[in-house]
Amino acid sequence: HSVAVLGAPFSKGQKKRGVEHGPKVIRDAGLMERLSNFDFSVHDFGDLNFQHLEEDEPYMDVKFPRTVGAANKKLSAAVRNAVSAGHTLLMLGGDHSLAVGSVSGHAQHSPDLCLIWVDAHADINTPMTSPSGNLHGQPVAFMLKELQDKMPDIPGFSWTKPFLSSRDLVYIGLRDVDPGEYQFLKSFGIQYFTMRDIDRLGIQRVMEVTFDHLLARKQRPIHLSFDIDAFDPSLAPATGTPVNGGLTYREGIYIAEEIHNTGTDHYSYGFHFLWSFLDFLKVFDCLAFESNLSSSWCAGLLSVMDMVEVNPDLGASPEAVEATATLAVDVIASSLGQTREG
Ligand SMILES: N[C@](CCCC[B-](O)(O)O)(CCN1CCC(O)CC1)C(=O)O
Ligand SMILES: [Mn+2]
Ligand SMILES: [Mn+2]
Ligand SMILES: [Mn+2]
Repeated sequence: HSVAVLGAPFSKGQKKRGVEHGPKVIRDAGLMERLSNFDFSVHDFGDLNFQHLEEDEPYMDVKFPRTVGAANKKLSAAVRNAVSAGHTLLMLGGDHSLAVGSVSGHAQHSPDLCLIWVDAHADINTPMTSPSGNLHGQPVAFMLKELQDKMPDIPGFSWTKPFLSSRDLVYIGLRDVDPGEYQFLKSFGIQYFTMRDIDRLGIQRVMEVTFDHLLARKQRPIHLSFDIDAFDPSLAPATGTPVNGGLTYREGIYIAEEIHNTGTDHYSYGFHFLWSFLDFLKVFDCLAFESNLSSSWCAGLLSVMDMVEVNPDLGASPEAVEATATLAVDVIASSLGQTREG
């Protein structure tokens, strides 16, 4: 398989300047070099150019709706084309409002996709529930069919159409959820794991339940939307909405490794008894059978990954920016097959 990298230097989903430089600092942290170590081909599609619209008055207190809508319409076409060309797509943000275009574009090619949202925040506010009016806190609301009747017609978003069912979404890392968002999570029965859930269950169990929830009935493409602020701010300081008590380095890397192992890593499909029996057989050196099985299933189910909210203007020092960008590269590499065991 091949990986395409697409930069989306965009910041109008929120108010802090600098996140539009996210693609550059992630690249400067050695992304392409790190990706060249894999056996897949890598295509750099460069950065999208987003036009800045002069007249873009707030709508129902939503900031820059037309600019954000236009950017996401353009992004959705680019993502759809890259996925249709057979690439695993890596989208570099930019703020998280870009997920509207990224996931929509992916869904246009793969309507059966499932979405794993790794974030301190749920990003599921509507214009009515948003405390800030910032669209980077609202992308999921544009995707969910169940929220259709609660979404107004926002200028710039007439091209969008809800495509996702609540059951096809799992959140990991939540620790700053607004009241309106919490109501949606509960009323739609969305599967989510807060940082408290991770403390109680451990990250291995969280991933097992996530994959059983999303993949037990059938395998399908995964869209991983990774907000760098899911990590503890001590690890990812250069971001716009840091929240204490985030993912450790090891938890974040484990999430990425397990997503890479989908499609081959059978434990997550509810057939634990069968696979543990196969593991038992391994001791009789039936390893060949096992490895044939896994290699026949080729790479993971990951099809599109967003890496968003790295803001180099918000690091207290160049080292803080570098650490944040390098962490983003580490998560990307682990999602694409880098292992800790050599
Ligand atoms: N939920 C927030 C933050 C969105 C973050 C978007 B991102 O893509 O980074 O996940 C507001 C969160 N909260 C509101 C009350 C304040 O006291 C603290 C921040 C919002 O503005 O919608
Ligand atoms: Mn986010
Ligand atoms: Mn966030
Ligand atoms: Mn692999």
